[in-house]
Amino acid sequence: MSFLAIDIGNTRLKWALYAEGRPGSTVLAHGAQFLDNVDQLEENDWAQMPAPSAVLGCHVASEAVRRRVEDQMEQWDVAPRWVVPAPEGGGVRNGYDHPSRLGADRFVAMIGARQRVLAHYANSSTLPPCLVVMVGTAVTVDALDPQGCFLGGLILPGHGIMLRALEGGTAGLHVPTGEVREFPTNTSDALTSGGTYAITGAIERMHRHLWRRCGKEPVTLMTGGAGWKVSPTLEVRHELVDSLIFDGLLALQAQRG
Ligand SMILES: Nc1ncnc2c1ncn2[C@@H]1O[C@H](COP(=O)(O)OP(=O)(O)O)[C@@H](O)[C@H]1O
Ligand SMILES: CC(C)(COP(=O)(O)O)[C@@H](O)C(=O)NCCC(=O)O
Ligand SMILES: [K+]
Repeated sequence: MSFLAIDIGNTRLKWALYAEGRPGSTVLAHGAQFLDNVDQLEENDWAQMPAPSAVLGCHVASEAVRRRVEDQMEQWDVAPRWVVPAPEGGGVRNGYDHPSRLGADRFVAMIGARQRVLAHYANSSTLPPCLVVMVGTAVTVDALDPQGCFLGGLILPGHGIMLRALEGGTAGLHVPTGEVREFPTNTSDALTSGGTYAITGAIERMHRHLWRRCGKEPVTLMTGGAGWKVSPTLEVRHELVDSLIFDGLLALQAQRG
């Protein structure tokens, strides 16, 4: 009955093996690999793993990476399935102009977030809107209204991309990582603070948009490999939920079964 959930981003593949494909299921094993290392999954991470009975994933990297990952699963007699964002799924209505062009990771994270809001507010008469923030290679800030409609979202560069862009486009910005400061007085701190506040500023802005639109304070859920870096300077109430994408994949898998 085991279920393998996979999230392939532009930097890393994250995976988690669950006892069953339904929300709340026990995690049996989990891990993450940089995309450069996905060809070793079979001999490393997954060497001792019993064959899962189902595999569901979301991927936003290239088709080539997806095929390399599928090659690593040939040892098992299971056909992996990949989420394609639909106009509706897992309790979320996808309001994108072209629903299938929404990043599968964003769709799935919103489904995970929606399920969380539904569970948490099961006994209240009104649900809050929800802001879903993912801080990975890129940063996405997606707005869900109280009915579970995806209203729209932001995409901006993550820390690494911002720094590389500045390093590549200037002569004098090759410096070590600095600290986040309100008034940076050296280049390292100025770059680190600039990147961090660009991200938190965008999140706080979208938080304001959503609050104004729905007339109620949004529940803000943050996930992604670099969420912990952004969390301390984010000036809106929020919760770090590492498993948001896996929660969404579990909900979709349960709906199928
Ligand atoms: N072990 C780590 N130490 C420091 N930063 C990390 C680590 N792992 C991930 N990160 C940060 O998280 C980002 C990748 O997060 P992730 O959620 O895996 O991205 P993606 O989903 O785009 O592949 C990196 O760009 C980096 O900033
Ligand atoms: C925005 C993203 C690049 C984020 O990727 P990530 O940081 O998770 O690697 C990805 O969700 C994507 O390629 N989206 C497709 C375009 C869109 O969502 O509009
Ligand atoms: K991601």
